[in-house]
Amino acid sequence: MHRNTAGGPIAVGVADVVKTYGRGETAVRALDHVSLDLPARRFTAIMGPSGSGKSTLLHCLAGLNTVDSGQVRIGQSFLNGLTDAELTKVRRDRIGFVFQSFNLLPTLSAEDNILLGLRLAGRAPDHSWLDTVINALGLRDRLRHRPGELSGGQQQRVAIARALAGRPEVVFADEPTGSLDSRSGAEVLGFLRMSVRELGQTVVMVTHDPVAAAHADHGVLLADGRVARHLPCPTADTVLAALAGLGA
Ligand SMILES: Nc1ncnc2c1ncn2[C@@H]1O[C@H](COP(=O)(O)OP(=O)(O)OP(=O)(O)O)[C@@H](O)[C@H]1O
Repeated sequence: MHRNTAGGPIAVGVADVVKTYGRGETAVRALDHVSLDLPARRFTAIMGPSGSGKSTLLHCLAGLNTVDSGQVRIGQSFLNGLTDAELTKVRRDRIGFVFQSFNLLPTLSAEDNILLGLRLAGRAPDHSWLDTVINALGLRDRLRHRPGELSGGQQQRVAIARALAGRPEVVFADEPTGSLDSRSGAEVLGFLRMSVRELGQTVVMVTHDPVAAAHADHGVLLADGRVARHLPCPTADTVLAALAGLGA
């Protein structure tokens, strides 16, 4: 397995990636020769001012966006040159997503939402893993409820369970606390961190919120489409100071 400089395995990485939106005078270079390896079994927070390229980076890492140049890899697989069908398979089988707006199907129970991805992929659920995830997220007595009967924090916990159901190589979370009050947000971040520490998962989260970033093991600060800084063991204060240092 490929290893990073600290000796640990790499979950996802980009090498010299450039991503531009539009053409000519209106072109925006969202990622400007970004190189980054993110470690497996760690919780990484990607931060930076608005427009610094956080979502673009997440989407490129997850194979949702193509890049102009450079390489993107998940584990040992390079995404460049994969067909759409191959990319779909990578996203379906190896990646989990958690979104700001939960993205649960309102007519399905929590349990059916959790199992939906596996069912669509034709994969048999690993019942012992699912039990572990459902218990760890405290969802056992909520499985029959529909999303509309759950609080925002509970809905996001269902979304995390759905993301973890297939035991993916990496879970990408895009502003997972953006729609939650601070208490539910802290709870959701605690569950993401637990999935890393206790279940051995890998989480890569984009956030605006220094308090949210403080739950991560490692922070990556983007500015103007480039990696500006790495923040090991970020705290809200070190993140705020680093953002202030960018003039954000
Ligand atoms: N589909 C698009 N078409 C044109 N420009 C885009 C598109 N998506 C993003 N951009 C531009 O690319 C740059 C990076 O955007 P991106 O959304 O990745 O930043 P961000 O750090 O996630 O921002 P925010 O924190 O505001 O969500 C910005 O200048 C943005 O306006």
